[in-house]
Amino acid sequence: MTEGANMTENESETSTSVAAEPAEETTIMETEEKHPDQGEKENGGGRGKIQVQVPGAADESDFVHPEGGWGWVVMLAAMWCNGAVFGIQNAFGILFVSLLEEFGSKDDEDLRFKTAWVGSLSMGMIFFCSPIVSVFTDLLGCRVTAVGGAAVGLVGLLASSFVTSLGPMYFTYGILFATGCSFAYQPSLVILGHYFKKRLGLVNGIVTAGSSAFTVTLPFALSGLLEKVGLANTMRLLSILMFVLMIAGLAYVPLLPKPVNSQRPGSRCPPMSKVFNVNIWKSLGYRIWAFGIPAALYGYFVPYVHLMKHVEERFGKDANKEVLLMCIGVTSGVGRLIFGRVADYVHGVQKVYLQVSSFLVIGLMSMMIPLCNVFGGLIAVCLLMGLFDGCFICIMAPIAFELVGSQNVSQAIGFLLGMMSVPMTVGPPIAGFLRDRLGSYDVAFYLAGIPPIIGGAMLCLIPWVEARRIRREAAMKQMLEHKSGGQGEHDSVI
Ligand SMILES: N[C@@H](Cc1ccc(O)cc1)C(=O)O
Repeated sequence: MTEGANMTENESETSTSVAAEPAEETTIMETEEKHPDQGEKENGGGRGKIQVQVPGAADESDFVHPEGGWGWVVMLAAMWCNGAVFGIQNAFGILFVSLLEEFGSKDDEDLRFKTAWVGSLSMGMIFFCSPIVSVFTDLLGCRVTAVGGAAVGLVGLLASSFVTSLGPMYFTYGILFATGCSFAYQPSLVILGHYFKKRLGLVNGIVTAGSSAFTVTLPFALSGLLEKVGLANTMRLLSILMFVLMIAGLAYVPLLPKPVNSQRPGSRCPPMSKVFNVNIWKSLGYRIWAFGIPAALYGYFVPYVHLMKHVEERFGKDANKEVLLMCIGVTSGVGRLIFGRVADYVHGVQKVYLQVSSFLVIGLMSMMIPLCNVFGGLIAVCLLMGLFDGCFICIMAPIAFELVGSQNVSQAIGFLLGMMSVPMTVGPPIAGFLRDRLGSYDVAFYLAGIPPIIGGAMLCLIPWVEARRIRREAAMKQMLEHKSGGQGEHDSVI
C-alpha cells in the first residue's frame, strides 16, 4: 500500500505513525474495539517509529486537516528532532572512544563498564521518560513541552562539555540531556496528526528517516570534530543541533480542538483511566509482547556503544569505523520503507513473525561481529543489522494495533517504550564489564546475540495465543446466539 495514499477512513482515523500516549489535543479514539483481524486494515502499514497517534476525538470529525501548508514546516521540524535526538544517540560509539581517552585512566579495571553508562543511561532515559512525557504533553501542549524539552537538552549537552569526569557526566549527558530529548521528541510526533490525516503515513516515514539521515552523516562529522577541536568543543557544537531543535519546536502550532472527554471538568488533568489504561493488560498476546520485546533488547544498544572501540582494537586506530554506522543508518532507513510495505501484506498478528525474524537476524549479526576478521565482513554485518533494525522498528505500531485494538494502542506503546528503557540501559555496561574483564569484546558480542533470539522465541507464542482467543470468542458468540435463539423460540411458544 502506498503510504497515506490508500488509507481507508479507519486507517486515517487511527494512524499508526506517531506519539505513544494520548497527548495534547490527542485522545484515544472512542471507537468500537476491533476484532484482531480487522486491525490489519486500520494500521496503514505503520511506518517509522513505534509510536501511534490517535488525534483528539472531540470534534475531529469536523476538523479538516490541512495536509500541507504550514504542515510541511512542522514536518521538517519534526524530522530535525528525530534526527538530532537519535542521530546523537546512534553515534555515541564515536563519543565513547573519545570519552575513554579523555576521562579514562589506563589502570582503571572498570573503564569501559563505567564509560558505557554515560551513553546507555542517555538512551534509556529517552524511553523511560516516555510515559511521563505523555502526561506533560497532555497538560502543557506540544509546543511548550517540545521547546522546554529542547532547552533542557541544550543545557544538558552544554553542561556536559564543561565536565571533566564521568560522575557529573552521568547526570549532565545521561539524565539531563536525555530527559530533554525525550520531552522534545514525543510532541514532535504528536503534532503531525494535527496537520496530516491522509498523508500521515508518508509524513511519518519522512520524519523517521531523519534519524537514518543523521546516523549516516553525524559519525563522520563527529570524528572530524573530535580530532580537530576536542571533546568539549565538539559537544558545544553539537549543542547547536539542540538549539535549532528549540527553534523548531516553536513551529508546532496546535490545530486540533481539545477533546472534551480527555479531561475531567474543572481539572487540567486527564482522568486516571486515560493515564493508566488497564485494558491493554487484558490481552495475553500483549502481555507476552510487552515482556518479549524488552527481553530481546538487552543487546540492542551494545553495537551502537561498543562497535567503534571494537573496530579500533581489531583493525587499528585508522580503520574507517564511521562507515559501519553509516551502513546501519542507510539500511535502517531502507528497511523501514521496505518492511512497512511488506507488513501490509502480512495477515493480522502473523506480523509478529516479521519481528521474530528481525530479532533472529539482529542476534546472529551481533554474534558474527567478533568472527569478522576482514573489514568487508563487518560492513556486510552492519548492512544486514540495519535492514532488520528498520524492520523491527516499523512493525511495532501495526503489531500493537493487532494486539490491543485501536483505542488502546497509544497506551500499549507508551508502556512498551517505558519497559524498553531497562534493557537499553543495562546492556552496554554489561558488555563493557565483559570487555574490561576478558580483554576483548568477543564474548560481549556473542552474548549480545542471545537475548534477541530468546525474546524472538517468546514472541512466537503470540500468534498461537491469539488464534486460541479468537477460537474461544467465536465459540462463545455461537453459544450466546444459540441461547438467545432458543429463548426467542421459547417466548413465541408462550
Ligand atoms: N536506532 C534506532 C533507535 C530507536 C529505537 C527504537 C525507537 O522507538 C526509536 C529509536 C533509531 O535510530 O531509530
